[in-house]
Amino acid sequence: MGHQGAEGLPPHVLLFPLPIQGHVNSMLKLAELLCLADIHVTMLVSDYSHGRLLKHANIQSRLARYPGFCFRTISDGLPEDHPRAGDRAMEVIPSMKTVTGPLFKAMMISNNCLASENRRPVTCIVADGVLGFAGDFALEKGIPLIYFHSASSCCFWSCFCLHELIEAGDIPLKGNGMDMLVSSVPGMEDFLRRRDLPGFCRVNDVADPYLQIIKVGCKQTPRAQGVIENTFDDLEGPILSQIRNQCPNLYSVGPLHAHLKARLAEKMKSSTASSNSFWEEDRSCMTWLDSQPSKSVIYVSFGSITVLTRDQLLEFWFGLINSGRRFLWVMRPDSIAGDNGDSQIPTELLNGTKERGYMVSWAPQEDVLTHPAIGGFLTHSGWNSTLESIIAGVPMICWPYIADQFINSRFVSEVWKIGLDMKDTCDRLIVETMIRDLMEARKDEFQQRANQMAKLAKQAVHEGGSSYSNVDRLIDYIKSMII
Ligand SMILES: O=c1ccn([C@@H]2O[C@H](COP(=O)(O)OP(=O)(O)O[C@H]3O[C@H](CO)[C@@H](O)[C@H](O)[C@H]3O)[C@@H](O)[C@H]2O)c(=O)[nH]1
Ligand SMILES: C[C@H]1CC[C@@H]2C(C(=O)O)=CO[C@@H](O)[C@@H]21
Repeated sequence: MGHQGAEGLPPHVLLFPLPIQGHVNSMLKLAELLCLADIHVTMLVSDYSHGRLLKHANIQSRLARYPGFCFRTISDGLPEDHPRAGDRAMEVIPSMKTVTGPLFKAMMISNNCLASENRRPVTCIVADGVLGFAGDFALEKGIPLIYFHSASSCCFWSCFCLHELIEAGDIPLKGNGMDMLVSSVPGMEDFLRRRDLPGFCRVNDVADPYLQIIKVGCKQTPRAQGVIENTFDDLEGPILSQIRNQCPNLYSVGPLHAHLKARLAEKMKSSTASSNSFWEEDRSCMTWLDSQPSKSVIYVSFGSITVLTRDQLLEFWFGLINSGRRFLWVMRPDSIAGDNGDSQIPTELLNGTKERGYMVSWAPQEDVLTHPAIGGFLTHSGWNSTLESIIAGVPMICWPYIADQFINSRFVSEVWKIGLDMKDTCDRLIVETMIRDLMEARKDEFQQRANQMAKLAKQAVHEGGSSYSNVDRLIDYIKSMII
């Protein structure tokens, strides 16, 4: 794998995310942080996600400011017209394993580990935690391996304990005893119920292929030389301590989006970190927000994967209208199951929306959440959305849909106490009541705790903060690999 004349060249890191919005998004922020430290970065994304980034995120010209950055693309193995959302979102995982895995290996071998005239062969692979084949390749070739977790550390840690959860009989979850506490995830014994376990556990059979992939993948994590978590010590400290017992070389560097902004402001005297959206952002909602009173609007978004049934859509919509609050709602074009565009919407909903609401198909979410008019966030509890809400000091109502979202929402409501958890219900009266609680009745208590957590998040990503020093440590570690 040697490369003639590599002396003097910087380290070369290959970043390889699972090709879905919430993973590519955060790994791109990490890519920029490494580029700011003059490390060469190759970001390997699927053809599909690359196409979306080129079309909607102005990615080419934005990343041109980093001479050490380049994209490489690879197939995710799914057909172009695959929905990549809803209950089919997870299909990308086996598809990556069977199709992308061999392509990846062939690409690395035939290209001398991506060496070129002015780039070393890859000196370190930072792979998404679910891409076990990338880890296999790194180990086989003796390339240092670091795993990256784009979801919460509490999710990773509970998945690390899947074997013990199965032994204890908590999985498979069959819908019975959902409110029983689980005792085999160290550090969570007092508050984690079966219903709060990650969505992968909601299966009838322990042989479920997705459960198995996550279980095996997580248990393999200690084979890597390091692990990066998009979180911060004041948020998930006790869980990070548990993980550190298994993976001592741990880097908690989040919230990455805010971290990048802070470093850009410091280094370039500008904080213009743009989004990495797979959809076209509709910025007209910012003008609408400008004309709304302070903390009067609830922002509603369920991320990039959630698909609602028509019944669920109506329950949320009635709940919002009946709460009497103003709202900004992101409704992705592909987010309603079986929607053929000609479904009738009750007049009271249309009128209420005209009076107090605004809808877009994709929003500049980071900017929305920091807008002074926003007072609450009705969210699916995706980890990026959770972190973006936390650092903006916005209390949440959580309606988890898949994966880590079920445990994230428990931490929001029971550990950090910065919101309410609506999991496993979808009823207009509950939506209305929770909005009234969050935005009126219990507003001050939630806002106070959210402000406190936001302060800690900001401290973490500025000089002297834990995430800031962990990125410095990570950079030193990556640089030490070529000495
Ligand atoms: O109108 C919108 C809606 C979302 N976003 C952004 O899209 C991202 C969405 O990410 P996330 O909140 O994490 O949700 P998902 O897209 O659902 O992300 C997937 O990946 C996450 C990270 O692993 C997991 O936590 C989720 O459960 C998983 O569904 C965030 O950065 C948002 O700011 C926008 O920019 N505009
Ligand atoms: C859609 C999900 C597939 C696995 C991912 C995950 C993980 O633990 O890696 C957690 O939640 C989701 O981001 C992903």
